[in-house]
Amino acid sequence: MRPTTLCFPVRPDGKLLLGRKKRGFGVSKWNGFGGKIEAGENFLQCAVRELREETGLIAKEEDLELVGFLDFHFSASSELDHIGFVYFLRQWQGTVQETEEMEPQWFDPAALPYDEMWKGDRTWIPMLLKKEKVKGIITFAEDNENLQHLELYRIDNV
Ligand SMILES: Nc1ncnc2c1[nH]c(=O)n2[C@H]1C[C@H](O)[C@@H](COP(=O)(O)OP(=O)(O)OP(=O)(O)O)O1
Repeated sequence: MRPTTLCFPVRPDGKLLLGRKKRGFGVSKWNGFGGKIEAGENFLQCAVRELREETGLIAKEEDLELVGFLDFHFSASSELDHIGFVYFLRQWQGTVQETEEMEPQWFDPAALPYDEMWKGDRTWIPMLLKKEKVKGIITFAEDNENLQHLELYRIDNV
């Protein structure tokens, strides 16, 4: 699978924008915004494009803060394996819109809907919320849902 980006817009009051995925792999999970890199794109361009497609928000590349680098493995479906560059975004233009792909909603960081998110998220997102940067390998079990193994490190720079 191609590399991916995952972006979390953060409001001045600390609330995070998540989107409930409306179709495809991971449908109905709350997630950051992102997806697979397209031919000829770099990661920042991918993050800006995916955010626009999924929320209507317009970001500048220089406003994307790289906070994580994660290697996602699916033990029974290696075609789903991907690396993900994770960004926080604190400034943008435009207003949030529901799109074909995502139903967006702002969440208090202390009350993220982890039960309806990817299973690794409840471990690495709190690290980011503590202003830590994170690198790691997240391995999903054969059901592509539960965790088989989690290896996460705090790092100074991604
Ligand atoms: N938090 C988390 N943990 C593990 N895996 C993921 C996440 N968030 C994610 O988005 N993902 C996975 C789910 C998918 O395998 C990829 C993202 O790809 P996708 O959303 O399908 O990418 P698009 O390029 O938007 O694809 P189309 O839907 O347009 O085909 O990461």
